[in-house]
Amino acid sequence: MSELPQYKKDFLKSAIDGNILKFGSFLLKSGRTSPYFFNAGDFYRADLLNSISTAYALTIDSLPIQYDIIFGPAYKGIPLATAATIKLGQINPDKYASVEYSFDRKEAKDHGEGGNIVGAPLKGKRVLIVDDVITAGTAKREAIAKIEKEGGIVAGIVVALDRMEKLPAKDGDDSKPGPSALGELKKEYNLPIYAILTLDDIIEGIKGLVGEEDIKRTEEYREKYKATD
Ligand SMILES: O=P(O)(O)OC[C@H]1O[C@H](OP(=O)(O)OP(=O)(O)O)[C@H](O)[C@@H]1O
Ligand SMILES: O=C(O)c1cc(=O)[nH]c(=O)[nH]1
Repeated sequence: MSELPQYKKDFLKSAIDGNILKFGSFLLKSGRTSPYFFNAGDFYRADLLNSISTAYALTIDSLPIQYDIIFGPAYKGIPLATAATIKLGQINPDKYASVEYSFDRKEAKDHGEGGNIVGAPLKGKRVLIVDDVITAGTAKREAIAKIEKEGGIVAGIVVALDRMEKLPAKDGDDSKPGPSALGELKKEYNLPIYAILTLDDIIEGIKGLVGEEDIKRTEEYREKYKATD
């Protein structure tokens, strides 16, 4: 595997040091028990937020995507998209000073300015969605529907982590091969979707940073649930 860029290594290290990427036994939304868990809600300290926003900004900067607005789905996407927008403006002000951000409310506001979008108006704008992870794709489908309803054009999605795992089988038989939620979303909407880190990156990058037993259990999990895409 090719060597991870330094900013991705730094991001991984700060996620481990900040106890955001944890190893142990965790129940997922899918019902699976995972030996690792990434909680983007835990980037709540200035240094950690700086680390994740730098990783988003440098990842976004490396992508062949044209966009006007960074959109963060409520709730965890909101600080991520906002911080990524600030960081883009800092890493290259000439290029990114005019990038805008917006986010949705989970429930529409019926007084004051009303509506369920806060921040830059989306009409006619190219929108890049920034969020933490894709598990089932449900939250991203809802975000896409809200953006399109406002007249925005979704240009792509960037998440912090691609777990690279197959969707749970409808018949409950997890031994069959299958696609990932990320892969299905890509196909369904014909959208570019990128991650700062994949599970492969994590397994490669944690060597020497976490215990051998945690690495082994994470490798076994990858083997068992690896998606076909
Ligand atoms: O459904 P998916 O697109 O696969 O994404 C899974 C999302 O679910 C969680 O957020 P949730 O919608 O529960 O809201 P929260 O950000 O308020 O925790 C999680 O933070 C992901 O963003
Ligand atoms: O699948 C999940 O529920 C899930 C996994 C993960 O690593 N992080 C997260 O926030 N959710």
